[in-house]
Amino acid sequence: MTITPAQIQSASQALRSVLRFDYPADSVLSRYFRDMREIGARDRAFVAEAVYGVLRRKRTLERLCGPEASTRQLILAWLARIEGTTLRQLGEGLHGRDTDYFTEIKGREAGEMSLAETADLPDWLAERLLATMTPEEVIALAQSLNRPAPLDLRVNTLKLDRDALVARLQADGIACAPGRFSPAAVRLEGKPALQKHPLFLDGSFEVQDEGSQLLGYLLQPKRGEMVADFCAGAGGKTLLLGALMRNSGRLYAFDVSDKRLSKLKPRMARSGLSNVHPVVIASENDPRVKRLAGKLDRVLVDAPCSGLGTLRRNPDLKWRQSPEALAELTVKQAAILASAARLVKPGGRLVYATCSLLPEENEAIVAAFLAANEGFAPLNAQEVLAKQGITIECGEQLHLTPRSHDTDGFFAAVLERKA
Ligand SMILES: C[S@@+](CC[C@H](N)C(=O)[O-])C[C@H]1O[C@@H](n2cnc3c(N)ncnc32)[C@H](O)[C@@H]1O
Repeated sequence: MTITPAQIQSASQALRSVLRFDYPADSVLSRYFRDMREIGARDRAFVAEAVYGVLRRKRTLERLCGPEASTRQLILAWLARIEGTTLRQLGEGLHGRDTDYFTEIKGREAGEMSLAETADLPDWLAERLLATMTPEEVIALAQSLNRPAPLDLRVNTLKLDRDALVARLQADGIACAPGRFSPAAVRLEGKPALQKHPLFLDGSFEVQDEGSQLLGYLLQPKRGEMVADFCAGAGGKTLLLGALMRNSGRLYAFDVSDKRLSKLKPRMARSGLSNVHPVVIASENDPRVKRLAGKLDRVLVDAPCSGLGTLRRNPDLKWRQSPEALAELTVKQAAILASAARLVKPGGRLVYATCSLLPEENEAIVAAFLAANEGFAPLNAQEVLAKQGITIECGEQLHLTPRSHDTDGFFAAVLERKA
């Protein structure tokens, strides 16, 4: 494929906005494409790929290009060094200085790089990971987070079984296979656009990473139970919980964000679920939460977190997070877990989960909670899954990474309130 000067120009413009890091990269890109209606589909694909490509390998590229590099130079270096593009593929019409730069950067020596540079991570993040991992493990993990994520679906078992979904998609020429771990997962080959597929429109499936699905099986809600998804957001996990409950009982979907929760409503309508009750709360101490103290069978806390386990999809997060933001998050996580725990009735189950890879957001929060709450005891996550026929090596507390399981990075602890 030939790369045009216009594509390089657009990519470098879009990258300039993204690198301000004022907003998430996906929203900056959507806005850029909205403003630049004349850019065609192929050019958009190139721009998105180039921007995400530079975000993934920013430190390596900055090391090669130097601290003063322009976004145009970063794009050219990404093409030359990461994508292995040849001068011939660069097409005609590029300025001589672009082709000169491209040729020069292709042969430039990077010199000795630090571990954080090699892993394309900020120094502070590499240091945190090194507290519990070897340098080789940090690099391998970072590399796995730099590969684009596959596309997973979750079948809505209220409407269809998984084999039927696979067969129907395959009949439509969409290559896919059952997932490895989640009984509801279907993994696609490639990334077909599915928003207009009849089975999406009628709620037979949703897009959901396979690792995220496993959190629902850890909570394991049953028919007729009282359940809360404490940080429901747009309801990715709520919909799975509702289906596991066979659309019976009562499932509260709490969140402090009206905007996020409002995205759950059309998804609920498609899914056919009528047992979900979305409730916008002011904080984890909202009176509507307190009223349910000791009444719920199962509570999921999918806590707000650094999101570093989702770097395959959101590579900008590693540059947008900071130790200060992380310190604030851990205070919030502890407070949410403590409030959510009060809802669980004796014998009930509480799952604390994040899509973070950092022990301070994960094990440390759970350890502090257990130290302060003797009424709760941990259950073995791997055994909880095994009892449902899910065979996975994930540890007593669930740890998933793209490297170990080819899912997004997730942590979860399963806790039971003693009877
Ligand atoms: C990791 S996201 C949830 C994603 C969602 N469970 C899903 O599967 O799509 C964390 C959510 O926690 C919400 N949140 C932040 N502070 C909260 C609080 N104090 N109480 C409840 N939810 C909160 C955020 O608005 C955000 O939607």
